[in-house]
Amino acid sequence: QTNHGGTRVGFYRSTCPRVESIVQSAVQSAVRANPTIAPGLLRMFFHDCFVNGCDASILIEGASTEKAAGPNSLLRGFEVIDAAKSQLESACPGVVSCADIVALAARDSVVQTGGRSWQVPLGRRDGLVSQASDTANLPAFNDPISVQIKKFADKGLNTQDLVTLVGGHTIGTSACVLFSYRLYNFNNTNGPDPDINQAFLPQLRALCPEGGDGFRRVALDTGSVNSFGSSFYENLRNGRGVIESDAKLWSDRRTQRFVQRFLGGSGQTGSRFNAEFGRAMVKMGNIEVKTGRQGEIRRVCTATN
Ligand code: HEM
Ligand SMILES: [Ca+2]
Repeated sequence: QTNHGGTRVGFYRSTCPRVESIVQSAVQSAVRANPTIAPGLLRMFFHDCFVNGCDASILIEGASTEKAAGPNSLLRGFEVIDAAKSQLESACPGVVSCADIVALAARDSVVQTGGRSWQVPLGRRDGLVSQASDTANLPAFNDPISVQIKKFADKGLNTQDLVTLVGGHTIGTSACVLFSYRLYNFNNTNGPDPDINQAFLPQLRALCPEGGDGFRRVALDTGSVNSFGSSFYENLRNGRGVIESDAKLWSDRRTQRFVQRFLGGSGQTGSRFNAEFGRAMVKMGNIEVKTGRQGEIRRVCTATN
C-alpha cells in the first residue's frame, strides 16, 4: 500500500480488521439521530491536525487543554469518538489510536452527508500534550487571506489546499456571534460589509438581529447545509459567504482563481471538488503525525495513559 509520510491505508488490517466498520457505524447512528454531528466531526479533525498535528490532542479534557480553549468551545461530536473507542477497546484492546478514529470519523461524516469517499491512511499515535495556548495558530473567522495562506503554509498546505479544504463549509453552521459584526457596523462604517450580496443581507439580518442571540446558528452554505458538494463555492461567488474569511476567498485574487475551478454548476465541477477534497484531506491528515514508537495508544480518548 502507498505510504503517506508514516501512515498507510490498511494499517490495522491484521490487528483490528473491523476498525473501519466500527467507526462507520458509530458515526452513522449518531448522524442519523442528529445531523449536526457530521460537520462537528469534520471540523474536529481540522482543529486536531492544526494543533500539534493529527494526534487527538483536541480530545484531552482538563482546565487548560485545547478542548477548553475559545476556538474549540463550539466543537461537537466528542461522544461519538468515545463510543467508537469503547467498542474498539472491546474488539481489539490497546490497538487503535484516538487520532485515527478522529480521521476516520471525519471521512465518514463527509460520506454520510453525500460526499465522495476516500481511503484514509492510518497508523497515527496519540499525543501526550494538549495546551490551550497552542490553539492560537488556528485560522480565525476574520483572518485576512494573507494570514489564512500563511497559517496553511506553516502546516505544509498550499493556497489550493486552503481553498479546497475550506470547502468543508459546505456542511454545518456558524454562530451569529462570529459574523453578525459584518451586518450592521462593519469596520466602523455604520453599514454592512460591502462583500455581502444585497439580497442576502436582509436574510442574514433576520437570522441574526442586532443584539439577538449570538449562539443562534446559521448555515455556512445557504440552501445546502446538510449536503456535501460544491454549492458552497457558488455561494461565495454570489456574495453569499457567511463568515468573513470565507467571503474573502472570492474577493481576493490569490484564492478566487481556485474557487473558480470549482464553479460551473455542471456535474463535472462538483465531481472535481469531491475528488480534490479527499486528496486534500489525506494531505491535512498527515500534518506532524506521530508514528512508530512516538506518543501512545490511549486507553480512553479524553486522557493520556
Ligand atoms: C481559514 C480556515 C478556516 C476558518 C477561518 C474557519 C472558521 C470557521 C468558523 C468561524 C466556523 C463557525 C464555528 C461555529 O460557530 O461553531 C466554522 C465552522 C466549520 N468549519 Fe471551518 N474554518 C476554516 C477551515 C475549515 C476546514 C479546513 C474545515 C474542514 C476540512 C472546516 C470545517 C468546518 C465545519 C464542518 C464547520 C461547521 C461546524 C458545525 O456545524 O458544528 N473549516 N469554521
Ligand atoms: Ca492535534
